[in-house]
Amino acid sequence: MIEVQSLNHTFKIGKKGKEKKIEVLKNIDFHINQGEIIAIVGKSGSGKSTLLQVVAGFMKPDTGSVKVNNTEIAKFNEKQSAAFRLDHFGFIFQNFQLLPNQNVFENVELPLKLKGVQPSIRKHNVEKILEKVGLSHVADHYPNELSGGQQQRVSIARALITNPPIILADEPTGSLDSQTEIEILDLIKHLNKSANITFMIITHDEEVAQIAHRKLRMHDGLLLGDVKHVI
Ligand SMILES: Nc1ncnc2c1ncn2[C@@H]1O[C@H](COP(=O)(O)OP(=O)(O)OP(=O)(O)O)[C@@H](O)[C@H]1O
Repeated sequence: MIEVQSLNHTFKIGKKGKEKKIEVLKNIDFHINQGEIIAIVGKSGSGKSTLLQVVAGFMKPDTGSVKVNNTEIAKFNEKQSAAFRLDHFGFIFQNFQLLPNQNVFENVELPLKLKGVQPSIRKHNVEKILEKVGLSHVADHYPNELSGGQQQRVSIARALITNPPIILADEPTGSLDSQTEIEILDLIKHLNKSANITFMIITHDEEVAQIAHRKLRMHDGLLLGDVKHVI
């Protein structure tokens, strides 16, 4: 489903002429099968978020290949990447990234608007997904009126609304207390089992990594180990 080969990325920092190069991704190879939950673990600064940004097409690698369902996406231009993302990826972030001036319904509806889906179909699909994540009763609330767990459920609903086969998650429970973390991880496991959604989860939390079928460890730009793990 996702096949990453020989991926390299370097950031240049500092003034022109005196630039310092930081090699953040060093010859990364890995694959993710359909229906898998993969955790990318590793210390802060090891390159996990950069890897997710490159897989999502937000950032272009210096060299290497990223294939999703056999389509090479690493060399897409911005417009192609954005269109591909809408059809293939949903995103969950640590800080939820909800629009503060839009209510729950409108936040979840947004990706469908971007895809040009008709209003009546949008309404039907948003209502269905809000029911699925247990948020129908707060559809007209604004993000600041919700708990952290509820806000993360809204962002999960927004990630799911376009029916993507893959969800990319960057520290999805990083802002949540331990009880809410368990609820969100249960929801992720349920979505994986019931809808066969593939998850790539970036985390430095071993609890989160426990729900993964495989753990890949990043260390200083290198991807180490491929630890088999059964849920
Ligand atoms: N836009 C950027 N410009 C320059 N350097 C960057 C940029 N983004 C990240 N870096 C550097 O790349 C390295 C890897 O960062 P990255 O955010 O990918 O690590 P991470 O493993 O996700 O860390 P964390 O767990 O803290 O989020 C760090 O040294 C970071 O300072």
